[in-house]
Amino acid sequence: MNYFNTLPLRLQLEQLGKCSFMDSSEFNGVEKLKGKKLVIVGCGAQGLNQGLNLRDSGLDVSYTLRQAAIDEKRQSYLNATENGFPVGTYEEMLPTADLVLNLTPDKQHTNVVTAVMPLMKKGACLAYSHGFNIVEEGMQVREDLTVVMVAPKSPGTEVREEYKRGFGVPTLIAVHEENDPNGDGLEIAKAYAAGTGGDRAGVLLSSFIAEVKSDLMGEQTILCGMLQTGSILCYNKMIEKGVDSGYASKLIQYGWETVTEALKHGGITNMMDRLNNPSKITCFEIAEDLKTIMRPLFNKHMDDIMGGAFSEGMMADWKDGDAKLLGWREETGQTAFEKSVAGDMEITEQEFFDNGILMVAMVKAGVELAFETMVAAGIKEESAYYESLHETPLIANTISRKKLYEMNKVISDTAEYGCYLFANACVPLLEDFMKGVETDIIGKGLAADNNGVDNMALIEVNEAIRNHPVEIIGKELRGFMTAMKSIL
Ligand SMILES: NC(=O)C1=CN([C@@H]2O[C@H](COP(=O)(O)OP(=O)(O)OC[C@H]3O[C@@H](n4cnc5c(N)ncnc54)[C@H](OP(=O)(O)O)[C@@H]3O)[C@@H](O)[C@H]2O)C=CC1
Ligand SMILES: CC[C@](O)(C(C)=O)C(=O)O
Ligand SMILES: [Mg+2]
Ligand SMILES: [Mg+2]
Repeated sequence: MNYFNTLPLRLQLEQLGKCSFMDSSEFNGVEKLKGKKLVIVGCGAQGLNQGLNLRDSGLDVSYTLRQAAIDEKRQSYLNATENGFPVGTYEEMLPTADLVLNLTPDKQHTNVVTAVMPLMKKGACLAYSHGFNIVEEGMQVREDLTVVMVAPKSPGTEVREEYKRGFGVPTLIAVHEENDPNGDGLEIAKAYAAGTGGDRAGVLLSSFIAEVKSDLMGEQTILCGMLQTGSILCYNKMIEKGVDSGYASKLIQYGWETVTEALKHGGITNMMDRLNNPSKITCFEIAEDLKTIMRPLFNKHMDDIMGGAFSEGMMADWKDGDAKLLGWREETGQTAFEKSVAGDMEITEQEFFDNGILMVAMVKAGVELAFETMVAAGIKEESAYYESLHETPLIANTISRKKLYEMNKVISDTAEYGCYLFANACVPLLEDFMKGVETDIIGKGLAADNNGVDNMALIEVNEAIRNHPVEIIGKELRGFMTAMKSIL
């Protein structure tokens, strides 16, 4: 049963609005978990990378996998054993565990938690990195068990890379209020977040509900769905207009990473400032048009996430053996962009901006719409920022590795399903808009013979960009992150 939908509106709003930025003085490293036995269920994208960080932070980490994964020496078994972790069956590992980290795919959570729970010792703690099972499926956990969430706002690969750089990724933590029998859930979640490096990048004390509703919205829209939509449409347009396919392929595959890198340093303002004045004004206007066209789709995704229609649809697909997910994955693999090969020509960093005005506009429109839609639904600006602007470059990095295949492989199955759902609606939605697109905004850039602009128009555009609420909260949060980095 959908737990969120069982709550009265007053509590729904209270939970959605839970979000406070924690000060680094509130953390005491991994002390609370020192000497405790941490057992991770599953060794995939999050499982492996979080486990490596937790062990490097001085904690006792081992893995439990389903019997078949051990017997068949599957990838998860190899991930754990080749990295020197103890691995065992549920019966061998769970009865002595103090903290069990459920890092299996969301669709398996009901099965996994049902199998794991009876083997857990009295008073132990069960942790998640995404609250879907609790919020959307209403999983009831044994009363003596504490239930917490530590949700990194990043793919597993970046969780590890940032830790190795001596830092971490922003993380949401929460305690399931119905399962905090010893009153120490928050201390456990804080120590777990510190063990992954999250406390060095910024931790939001949130709720299972706020995490689920914001995470689903971010991944379906700007983080994955929008980048997939943009990749398909921009590539097709360039080919239609006679741009060399190797150039088009390269502009897109590496373009998302290059233009969104600017977001990390100075948000949308900095990304737009990378364009010359006429390109910036053109880009701004395109983004405004895109926002008008796509706003109803963003609203639909938010409404379906809030009301439960999204999770109901996805769970029906789980029951149907992932028929839709697998079909969409196959279709994505057959798109012209995915089959294209990047050329070996050089594209300078600046050229990605100059010749990718439409891509910049799609990023701007997608980030702002996702942020605006989440905030309008009751999600706090800090969470909305992490789930829109902050994480976009981290996902864009995955496309530069192996295109959409890599992005959809690295993200969770839940995110992958939502990505296809959005892209399959957004590509046709933008069909008419794309008919009017020429190579000046994708592929070749504006003619450089006249760089003049109207002063007032430029001032208005700059003001609008800089005063968007995502820029205001973003500046504050990036300031915290820079301050933390300089302390280390
Ligand atoms: N992917 C990401 O970057 C992010 C994921 N999350 C969340 O983290 C959690 C884990 O996701 P993710 O890392 O993507 O998962 P993966 O798909 O990468 O890994 C799944 C692991 O679980 C194991 N597994 C699968 N089915 C079962 C089962 N029925 N019983 C036991 N083990 C099983 C797999 O091993 P095997 O099949 O070999 O048994 C594999 O080791 C999810 O809740 C997700 O929402 C949160 C933030 C980001
Ligand atoms: C953006 C997708 C994500 O939410 C993530 C990496 O944060 C996921 O579920 O994989
Ligand atoms: Mg996420
Ligand atoms: Mg997710």
